[in-house]
Amino acid sequence: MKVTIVGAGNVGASCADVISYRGIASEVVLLDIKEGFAEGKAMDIMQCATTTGFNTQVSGVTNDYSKTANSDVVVITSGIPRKPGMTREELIGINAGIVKSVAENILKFSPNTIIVVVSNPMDTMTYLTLKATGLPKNRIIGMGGALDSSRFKYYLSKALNKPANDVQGMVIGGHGDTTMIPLTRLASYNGAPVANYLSQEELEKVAADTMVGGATLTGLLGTSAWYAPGASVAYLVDSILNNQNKMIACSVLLEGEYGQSDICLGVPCIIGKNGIEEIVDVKLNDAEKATFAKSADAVRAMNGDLKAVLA
Ligand SMILES: NC(=O)C1=CN([C@@H]2O[C@H](COP(=O)(O)OP(=O)(O)OC[C@H]3O[C@@H](n4cnc5c(N)ncnc54)[C@H](O)[C@@H]3O)[C@@H](O)[C@H]2O)C=CC1
Ligand SMILES: O=C([O-])CC(=O)C(=O)O
Repeated sequence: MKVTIVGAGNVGASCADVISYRGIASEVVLLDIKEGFAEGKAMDIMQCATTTGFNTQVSGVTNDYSKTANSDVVVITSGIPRKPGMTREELIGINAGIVKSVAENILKFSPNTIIVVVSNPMDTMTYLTLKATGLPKNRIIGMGGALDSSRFKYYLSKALNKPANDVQGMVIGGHGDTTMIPLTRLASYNGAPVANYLSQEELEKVAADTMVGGATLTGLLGTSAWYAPGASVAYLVDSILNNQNKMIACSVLLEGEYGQSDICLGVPCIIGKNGIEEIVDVKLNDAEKATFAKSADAVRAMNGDLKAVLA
């Protein structure tokens, strides 16, 4: 199976590293516009093959889309990341043009591929990719919920003082500092509601920390995070290529689900060989439904800024 990653920067290269290390695909192509950059990242990763023991073939190219031909999955990680103090939404001006041209180039050589959109603002970039390519909704998947959910479980595990892998939880809604919806009511410690162990105040702090998880890391690192984002993309790609049918929160075109239409927003999805196999209804309560509607309003307003690039 072949995966192309467009944008060999922090997130793209980290994703290639996890995909090869875990043997998720037989071939990974990294593509970047910076001369020699993707080639260098690919060579560095390939020099781990004998010490970490993988057989994936990783190669790098400078803007040569012919080398990406017949990819089963293409990941878009090209574009600028935010700096401390910025929101993801502020990246739209530069990233919209990049994402649109990348999506068009990809399809020239991989007309049947599934596209995973990572560049920010991710929900709006997913919507843009869908509109610009006209692909069916199952083949355009926005990655954000997998990462936000892993951060949610991290903060829950710290509050519970229990291992993260014993914690279940999901974040839906927009992939933004104010639009994310950590579903604390449905989170559990090995099946028991986390509210059995954490106070309302503690749960609210976990949710608040999760929502600004990306901003916290951006403040610490000077640019946005890459290890967990790269691993989250690899987790999603694994479920597609190996038809695992995992339930993962992803940004997908909604057509009435969760009371929304004509918008890409994070909801629980079954992810398999066709991409989005199914959207799962987790039965939100009235308060969660109202929060989801507010999140949708904010993302829809941002999508309005795509008029020029989609014209
Ligand atoms: N959805 C999510 O959960 C996450 C999204 N992101 C987003 O992913 C994007 C990438 O982040 P980083 O890897 O940290 O940035 P980075 O700056 O390390 O890498 C971006 C790469 O894209 C390349 N690039 C720019 N224009 C291109 C084009 N037209 N064609 C091919 N390559 C091009 C650049 O040369 C650079 O190497 C950002 O927009 C960031 O906000 C980052 C983390 C998580
Ligand atoms: O915070 C950012 O800008 C990058 C991102 O989406 C994340 O790490 O969640």
